[in-house]
Amino acid sequence: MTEPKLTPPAGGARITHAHGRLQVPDNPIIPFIEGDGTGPDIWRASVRVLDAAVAKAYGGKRRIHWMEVYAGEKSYNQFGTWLPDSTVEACREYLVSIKGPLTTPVGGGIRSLNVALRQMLDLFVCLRPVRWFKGVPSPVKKPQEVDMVIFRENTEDIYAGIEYAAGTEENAKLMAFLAEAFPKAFDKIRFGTQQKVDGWQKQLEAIGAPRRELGVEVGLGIKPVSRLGTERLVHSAISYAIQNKRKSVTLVHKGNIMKFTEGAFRDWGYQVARDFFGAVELDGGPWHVIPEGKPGAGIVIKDAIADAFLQQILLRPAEYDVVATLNLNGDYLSDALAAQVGGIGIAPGGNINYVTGHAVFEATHGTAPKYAGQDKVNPGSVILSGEMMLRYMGWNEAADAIIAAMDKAIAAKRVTYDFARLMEGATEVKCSEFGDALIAAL
Ligand SMILES: NC(=O)C1=CN([C@@H]2O[C@H](COP(=O)(O)OP(=O)(O)OC[C@H]3O[C@@H](n4cnc5c(N)ncnc54)[C@H](OP(=O)(O)O)[C@@H]3O)[C@@H](O)[C@H]2O)C=CC1
Ligand SMILES: O=C(O)CCC(=O)C(=O)O
Ligand SMILES: [Mg+2]
Repeated sequence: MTEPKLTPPAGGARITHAHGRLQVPDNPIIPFIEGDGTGPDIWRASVRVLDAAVAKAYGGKRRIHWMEVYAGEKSYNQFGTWLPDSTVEACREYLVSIKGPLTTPVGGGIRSLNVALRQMLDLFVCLRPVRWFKGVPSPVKKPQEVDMVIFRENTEDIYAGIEYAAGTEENAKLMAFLAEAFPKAFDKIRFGTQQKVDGWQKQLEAIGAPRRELGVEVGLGIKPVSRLGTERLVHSAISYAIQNKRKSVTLVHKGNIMKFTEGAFRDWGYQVARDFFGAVELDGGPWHVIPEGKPGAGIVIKDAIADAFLQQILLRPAEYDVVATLNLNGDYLSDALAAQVGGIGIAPGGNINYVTGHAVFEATHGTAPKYAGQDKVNPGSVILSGEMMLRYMGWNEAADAIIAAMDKAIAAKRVTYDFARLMEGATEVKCSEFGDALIAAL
């Protein structure tokens, strides 16, 4: 294993953070990770659009100095390490960075590098706005009613990675501990006893199924949800709602079943609304409202159980606005909502720590490996993640230019395969050509 040598680009300067604000020079150094699978195709198209938008908006007065940092397959192949320390350090030192998707194997293998970066930099908010661009094909009747901003808790929940595979020594230790310390609760893990396994074997034999070896095997995972994690996430969501004049914040949870994790998230969430924003119960609760005379007056803080919420956002999307939720719910919700506005080809995001200013922007989608190297997929998600990054830096003119160009390019119906296959009269263009179309539309 060798550590990649990173040479900061000459002429660039660091973004810093002081008094709760980013200080962005006109020549910021921004680290980027190309990403696995379709990542390189998408990045090649995206970086050209981002540079062109900045050039257009500031006529050469401002320019991003990109610095490649390594992670994922490219890093492993070149340096023998999946996530070099220098990458994490660069994201830490330069504060704002952007990345392509990174592969995570299912079952075994390495843990998610994406999740690792979020945890190492303590990027506690995963911010994923979901809005419709006119003309984008959608499976719902009124996609224009979908305008939500997901605040997904980004460091806890089952993504903490405290998991023990069935049959391992650690797993046996935890099972033994549970059996001793919590015998009643342990008894509920009914499939975790030899008696149950034997019973099932007998049933199979009775219907003539062949006998096979089957022991007690239970994978165990722990779902930590802290008050701190909830508080800083919900505080960020309500603050965003106030700053952006949104109507409501919905706490999405499965607290009826997971009472002390997801249920606590709801209760702590309402408490944040009361303690920090002066919210009061609405019609006897549990919903709250920020009363007259306080910043954000009229904003409703409500909650919804996750399963019902998934149907509500399809049937009555206009009733939902800012959404604050736990890590796993937020992961599911972001792809589901993205589908309502045209799919994950156009679903941006940012991982942010609003206290330190650290942020890593990235698309909602993954590596889409079957399209790797084909210059085919939609670069829209990474480009719009770049748009979020520019706005985060206060470079709003460049960000606005990207949004306007996106509207024009989609209206011209020259779009990548994902939109073209659903859009009448569209011409399918390559990933790079969609980038060209955006640059032309700037
Ligand atoms: N933050 C990250 O880095 C993330 C990484 N991942 C990782 O990515 C890998 C692959 O995950 P997978 O579950 O297949 O999910 P993906 O998001 O990679 O792809 C699923 C499907 O979504 C569509 N899609 C994805 N990206 C685009 C795009 N840019 N343009 C148009 N359509 C797109 C494609 O649909 P169709 O087949 O219909 O064309 C694709 O087959 C896994 O290892 C996973 O862990 C996943 C999510 C996030
Ligand atoms: O880390 C991964 O591989 C998947 C993460 C993911 O799906 C997400 O953050 O939306
Ligand atoms: Mg996901």
